[in-house]
Amino acid sequence: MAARVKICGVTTEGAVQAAAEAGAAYLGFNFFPRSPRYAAPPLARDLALEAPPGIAKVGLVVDAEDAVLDGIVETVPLDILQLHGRESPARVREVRARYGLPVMKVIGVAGPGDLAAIDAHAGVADMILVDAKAPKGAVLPGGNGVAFDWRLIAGRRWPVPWMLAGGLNPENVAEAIRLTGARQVDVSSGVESAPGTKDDALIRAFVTAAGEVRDRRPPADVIDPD
Ligand SMILES: O=C(O)c1ccccc1N[C@@H]1O[C@H](COP(=O)(O)O)[C@@H](O)[C@H]1O
Repeated sequence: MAARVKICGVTTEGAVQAAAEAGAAYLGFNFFPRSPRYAAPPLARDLALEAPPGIAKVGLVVDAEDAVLDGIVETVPLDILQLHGRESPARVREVRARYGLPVMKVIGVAGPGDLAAIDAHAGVADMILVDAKAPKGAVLPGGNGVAFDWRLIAGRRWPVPWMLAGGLNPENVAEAIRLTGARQVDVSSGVESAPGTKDDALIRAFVTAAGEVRDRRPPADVIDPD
């Protein structure tokens, strides 16, 4: 089963090109200042303008206030906002209305009790990113290279497009897709040679393993950047 790929946390022109040439469907810009993948809005703007048409540009924020989001959205030509913090369904609604952009809400999963939050956001967000919950004491709320037990969502379906994330890499992504039925996958640290340093060969290997090259069609027109 093929899946579309999001390469998240790109900070260089080389990584943008590698992702595009490999056939990624989404590029993620990380606006969380404490991340080693942080891209300040002017840099993200330059990189977004380098990206070929057809790749959706996603802006990742964590519990960002309107003033911060205003600056990002005014500076960077984004297609989707990824809310990677503790944003409530009401906040998701607000962000969608304020910026007129599709919102992908991230839900961290560690056990069966975390799945209800997916249902709570599925009627509000345009897309759900099912990620591993950050381990206790982690500095980052995501990007920790940690996977959750994929069997928790095996066979689950939601009335909204969704993406799988958390500890994916070129070696395990095919198995993750097979087990969960994910049609979209997101990776950050699994295609890096060091925190924040994307590796072209790993990006290619990941996209190939996910079968992305064979299918770049979006699962719903809300996330089609064209
Ligand atoms: O990557 C980061 O530094 C990051 C910081 C803050 C929030 C989210 C972050 N990354 C996102 O986490 C998932 C999974 O990452 P990984 O593949 O396990 O490294 C992904 O969506 C990243 O975009």
